[in-house]
Amino acid sequence: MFRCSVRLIKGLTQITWLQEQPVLPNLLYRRSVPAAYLPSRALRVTWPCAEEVKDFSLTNPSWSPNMRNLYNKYMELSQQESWKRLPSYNATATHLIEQYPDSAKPQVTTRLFTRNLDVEDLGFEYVMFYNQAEQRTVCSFQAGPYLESPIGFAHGGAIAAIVDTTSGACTICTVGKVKTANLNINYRSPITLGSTVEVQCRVDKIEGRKIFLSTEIRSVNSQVLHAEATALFIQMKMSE
Ligand SMILES: CCCCC/C=C\C/C=C\C/C=C\C/C=C\CCCC(=O)SCCNC(=O)CCNC(=O)[C@H](O)C(C)(C)COP(=O)(O)OP(=O)(O)OC[C@H]1O[C@@H](n2cnc3c(N)ncnc32)[C@H](O)[C@@H]1OP(=O)(O)O
Repeated sequence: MFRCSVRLIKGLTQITWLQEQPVLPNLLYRRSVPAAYLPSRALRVTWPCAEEVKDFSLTNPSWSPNMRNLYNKYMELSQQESWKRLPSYNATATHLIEQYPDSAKPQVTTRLFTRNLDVEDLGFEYVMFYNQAEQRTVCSFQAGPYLESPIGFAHGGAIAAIVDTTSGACTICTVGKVKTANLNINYRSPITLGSTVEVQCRVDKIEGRKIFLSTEIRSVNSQVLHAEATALFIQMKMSE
């Protein structure tokens, strides 16, 4: 059962991003959420208190030893400043909580697709690290049992979502706000539910507003190639 831990404030549908966000830089824009996009049923939503904000990129008891090992490996590399762990909240607006004075907290009525479960273990468990010098992102991803496909392994759409998220994070950290324009995935080997895989993504080239990336998903020992992908992100215009 999902645990509904948020409260509804009606009427507010606008999120204003006021200034640069320290971890994901250059995010400077205003976004309106059309009323039609709001949940049809009355979810109870409110701005979370600081102590209620959960960072999903921190270890939790559902993580497998492989998840923990990858996390520890990149946390150690982070000590040398080559990698940086990316915090992960369950709503876009929550990523920007520190940008707002208390009087201007936006309403949180949406959930990030890959963070839309209130329980651990069942869906997407992942943590991402970014290497600014190399314009690379790695993601340790544990595919939960609710990501099942009809063949019993992880669903191709779930794999696409984690590729989009990892390459999207890499692009946002590199150039700022973007949209996915194109995503091509070759599925090479199924991902067993409950297993942990390593997603490796890098920026290949930047041409004007176009950012091209490539991604590989491999087993934690690198021996099995599960998927390879290319992506094109378009940097959003200043007016957007
Ligand atoms: C957004 C930042 C949020 C950050 C918030 C903070 C924290 C959030 C939390 C976590 C963050 C972590 C990870 C992020 C995760 C995922 C990111 C996913 C993002 C998405 O999931 S987003 C949803 C899916 N996405 C769409 O819903 C896009 C629909 N679409 C459009 O909105 C437009 O279509 C657009 C914008 C793509 C382009 O429109 P546009 O008007 O800006 O640009 P235009 O058309 O002029 O194209 C300029 C040049 O790109 C070339 N070009 C364009 N499209 C192409 C294509 N498909 N193939 C090949 N080339 C293409 C043109 O040919 C031209 O090339 P050239 O300059 O050489 O002529």
